[in-house]
Amino acid sequence: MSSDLSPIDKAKFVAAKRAAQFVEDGMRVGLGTGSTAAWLVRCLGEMVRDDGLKIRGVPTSSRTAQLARDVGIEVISLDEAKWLDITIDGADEFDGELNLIKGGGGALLQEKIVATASDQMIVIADIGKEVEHLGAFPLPIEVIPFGWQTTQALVEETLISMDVLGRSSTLRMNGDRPFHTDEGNYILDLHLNRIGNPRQLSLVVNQMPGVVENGLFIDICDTVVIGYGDGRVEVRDINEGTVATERLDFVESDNLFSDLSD
Ligand SMILES: O=C(CO)[C@H](O)[C@H](O)COP(=O)(O)O
Repeated sequence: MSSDLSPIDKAKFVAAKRAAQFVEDGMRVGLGTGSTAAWLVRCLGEMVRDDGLKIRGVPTSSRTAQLARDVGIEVISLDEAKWLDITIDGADEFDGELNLIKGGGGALLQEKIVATASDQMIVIADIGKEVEHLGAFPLPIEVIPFGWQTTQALVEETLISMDVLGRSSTLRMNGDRPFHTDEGNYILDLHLNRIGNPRQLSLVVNQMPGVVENGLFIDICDTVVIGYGDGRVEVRDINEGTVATERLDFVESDNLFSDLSD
């Protein structure tokens, strides 16, 4: 490993490397999106190449699909897989009940569909993603472009009446154009107060016409693998509390670090 890698990148890497150990021969694996998930894909690619691991991956975005192919993972669609043994993905926030905010990378819709179609969802994250209450990270919601400003007004009006919206929502941009998801939709980022009842908020938001999905993942994640900048890794399971804290040692020469690109 390059020693000038930042502590956050080290934390992401060790979380991904540990989580890769959950993947077994023959599994159908949901592959998340984002910089942490990209480490996971690289780790799995290495296991496919060097250890002969046989897996089929279902990517949660076009970016991840490209990376998975590049590192030698067989890519299939969710409909080909039908059901997945495991999904491993990053998160923007997780709380003590392993509820999540996701969608910082704009892939929340495919991520939620894939995670929900899996026996097990494992989240990989650096310790900075742990929160007592969800909501400091803006909650992404995916909306269809048709009438998006009307949808935005409805969302804001509803959330203000619930005393959830801190300030206005913002349309995610890509330069001077709206950001488009893989499905061609837009993302609204909701700047919220502390989310008191994520389950209720998720249901309310998803009932509004024009909203396709929101970035709250409730009762979907089973396990979180938390990485620390000094190389420690903690595996936390929702049923058993903290089940293991272990240290994964860095290898200074680890060539996985040379192609950090996400
Ligand atoms: O939900 C996501 C993408 O839609 C990512 O998992 C989330 O944004 C975390 O990303 P990163 O690992 O880069 O911090």
